[in-house]
Amino acid sequence: MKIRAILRMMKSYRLQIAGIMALSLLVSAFSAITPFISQSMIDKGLVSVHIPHVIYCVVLLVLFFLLKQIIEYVQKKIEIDISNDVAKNLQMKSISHGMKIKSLYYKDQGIYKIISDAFFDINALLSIAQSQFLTIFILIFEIVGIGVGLYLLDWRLALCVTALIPIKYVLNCFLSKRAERISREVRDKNQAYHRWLEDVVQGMLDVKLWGLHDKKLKEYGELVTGINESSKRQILLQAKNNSVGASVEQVVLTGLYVVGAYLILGQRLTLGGLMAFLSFASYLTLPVTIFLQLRYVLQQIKPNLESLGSFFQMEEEGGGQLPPGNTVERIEFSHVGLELDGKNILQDVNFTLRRGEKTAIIGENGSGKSTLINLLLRLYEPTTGQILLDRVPISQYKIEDYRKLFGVVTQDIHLFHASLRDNICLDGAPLGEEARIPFCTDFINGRQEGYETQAGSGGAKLSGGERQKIALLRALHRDAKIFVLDEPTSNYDKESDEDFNHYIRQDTHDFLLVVTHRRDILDCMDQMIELQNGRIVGIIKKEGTKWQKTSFSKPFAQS
Ligand SMILES: Nc1ncnc2c1ncn2[C@@H]1O[C@H](COP(=O)(O)OP(=O)(O)OP(=O)(O)O)[C@@H](O)[C@H]1O
Repeated sequence: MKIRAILRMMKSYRLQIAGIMALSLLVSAFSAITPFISQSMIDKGLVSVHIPHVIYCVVLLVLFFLLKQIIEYVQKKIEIDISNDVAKNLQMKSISHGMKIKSLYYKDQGIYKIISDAFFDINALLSIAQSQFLTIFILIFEIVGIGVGLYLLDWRLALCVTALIPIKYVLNCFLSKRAERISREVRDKNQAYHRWLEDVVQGMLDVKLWGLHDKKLKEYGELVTGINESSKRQILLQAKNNSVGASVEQVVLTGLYVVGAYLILGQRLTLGGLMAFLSFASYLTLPVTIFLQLRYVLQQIKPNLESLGSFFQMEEEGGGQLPPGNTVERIEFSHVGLELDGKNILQDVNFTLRRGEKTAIIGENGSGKSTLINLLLRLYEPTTGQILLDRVPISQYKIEDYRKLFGVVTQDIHLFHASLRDNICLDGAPLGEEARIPFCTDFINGRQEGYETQAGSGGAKLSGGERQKIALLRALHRDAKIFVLDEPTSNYDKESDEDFNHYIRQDTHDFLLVVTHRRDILDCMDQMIELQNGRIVGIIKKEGTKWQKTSFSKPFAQS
């Protein structure tokens, strides 16, 4: 993400920004004449003891001041609205992108960490930018107004103040480099913290079971201390930047008394002129201070912009635009291979499924069964070969519509923190035929709150088997063409298992794909695809009641 991208985002607020500018112009006009009123009050009022003139000037100054306050209040209000909107847009964009990026990124870093990092960067960006960017827009006009006034009042004094610019610039160059380095450190430490938090929150049960409380607490303490130390250095550097800048400025501004005294002696300046100049002189250095501050800020947010940029560069899923047809006749894996982390997970996988077929995918642990399903669901993309649905590569279908073809029970089931009903009817439609499957619904009807029972965080209030039953109901609730079940009954009791097998025998989905280690389910299938080390070692079809191996070399024991 570049600073230009943020400015582009501001484009939609051009009306409000124009409003801020217009109000600022007014402030600037007031500001330009303020030094002259002060000068007039001192020279014509105070020095000549002309009270009515003093009162007149005071009334004018108070009036201008009040008007400026009102304008600044309105500006502040617009400013808050804009920055809140920008923050919300950026966060919505991040969440949306986080939900669309390819699942491989999740496997690598963990989605909680990815999103938390993005939010951290946005917050860092906004907390610094919010207080600086719009303020600068607002101040510019006022500063220009006062600057013009001061140059008109006395250009020699104004030139002395201008000498501050190169000094401040050199100082700023030195400090902003360090600011970037420390900001990078703060970002990296926060990312390590998010990774740790995701890991420990997900493994909280193991922390308890393996007595890891003290170890994890120590790790947490070290991480937080690291973050605090870097943040402290960041804040102190900012303070150093401010106070060194202010000190240099103070020395020059105090020196103006000496220059002013010489000018008064030579009758080239009045006392009122000097007093008025001194009371507004700091405004003259303000543009430089602010622009150098902005430079410092940009340097400081560079690491956040960089990592936010990398986040938004993460590839999103999708691509294709074709709508799938109303029926699916054929699914084909053609020389499909997948390499992850330099390892061949699947190699040269070839098979074709036809409408009406019930297929089991079998094989030992780690042989690639779930990966094969993930490829079909487009959670991964093949490194070689392609998967075709009715002879069209699946990547050409619009991903949202393509996924609607599937009813899926995954191996690791996640239920949302909602009622059982809401977890089954994810599309918001009422319960349908699936509510009439006793082996799945009996336990729900047995509960006092029935379908309104809360699932708890991730489904923690349900047993493993109950979670699998809700997941099955959820998959059945969708009017899917392809029914994919990855170890759907691993936690079922014997009776539920038999009921499931009976139910599956009558299943009417166009395609049924079951990943399983259970032999008894195989009886309900038309064919089996056996994987070993990422390769198909057998496709075994049922002929009558016998299994007939149709390809490949490895012998398969008949069930
Ligand atoms: N994101 C990944 N990065 C690297 N390797 C991976 C990734 N996902 C899976 N693997 C590896 O791919 C192999 C196949 O995994 P997969 O989950 O498909 O096996 P499986 O046949 O379903 O096993 P199981 O019967 O234990 O469920 C495993 O060796 C696993 O370590």
